[in-house]
Amino acid sequence: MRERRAAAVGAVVVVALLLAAAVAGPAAVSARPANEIPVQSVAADDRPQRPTSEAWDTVPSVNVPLTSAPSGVPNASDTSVESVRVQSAQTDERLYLRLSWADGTADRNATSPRSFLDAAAVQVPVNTSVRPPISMGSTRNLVNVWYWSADGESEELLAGGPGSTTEFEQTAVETTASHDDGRWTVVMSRPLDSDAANRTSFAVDNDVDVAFAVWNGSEMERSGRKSVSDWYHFPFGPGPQGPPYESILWAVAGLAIVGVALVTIEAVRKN
Ligand code: HEM
Repeated sequence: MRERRAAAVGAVVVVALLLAAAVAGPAAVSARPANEIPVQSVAADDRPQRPTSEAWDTVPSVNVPLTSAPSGVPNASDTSVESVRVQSAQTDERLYLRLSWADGTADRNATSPRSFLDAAAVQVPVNTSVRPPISMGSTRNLVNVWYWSADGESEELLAGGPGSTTEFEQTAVETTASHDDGRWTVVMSRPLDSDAANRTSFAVDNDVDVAFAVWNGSEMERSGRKSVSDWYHFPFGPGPQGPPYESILWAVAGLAIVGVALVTIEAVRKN
């Protein structure tokens, strides 16, 4: 008799622990996976191309740390921008990226050979199923680079490692920038789909890697002397993507655990 009661108490403790795990689970799992840039749907009518558009107010932002690119050019390790705030949104047609970083001076003109422009760039792999080297891809694994300079120019480049950069004949990337209160805010966008050779398509069902670079012109930053991020990714792949889906899964798992435990307790009691 005493043994049976001990077994029943044991079973109740196990149930309580499992229930606690089922309740704590969703909170642990719904935290954003590392290095993810969430992509939120927005209405084209809200004009996300404008850096100050209200469309951006509800889009989650990720603070992306930057470090000096180990490019080997003179003073490569001497860079000034330490982080960039990144948001991403999509309409049915286009993917948008909004980058915002602190820079007290807007360097919009390179008037002498010793003056340089502020700039920013976004890098994505051509083949989105394989992660290329962060240093602008490799010959076997090319990257697209969207390159905005503060004189208003916006280029779309193809690179297979440092020194291999070529320009697409026609750029598909649009960039709009504003400088306010010591910060640049830049929105770059491009159609999601692409059937042009070597132009990344975002109409895929796998995660897509993305990396960022920023140059501060008044600190002599240009070319290989720049602040760069690690690889991040857009979560376009399958799998649990957010709390509602995960909560349902955890609730089902919790109920199943309780059911099994109750049946076990009943069996122990009958014995
Ligand atoms: C972290 C490792 C990286 C290394 C070692 C590196 C190295 C270099 C070097 C040596 C150059 C000068 C030669 C050239 O024009 O190709 C360069 C230029 C450039 N890099 Fe990178 N890079 C890195 C990451 C990135 C990233 C992540 C991006 C974009 C998000 C990027 C975008 C660019 C652009 C747009 C230029 C041309 C700038 C100009 O014309 O002045 N790089 N890089």
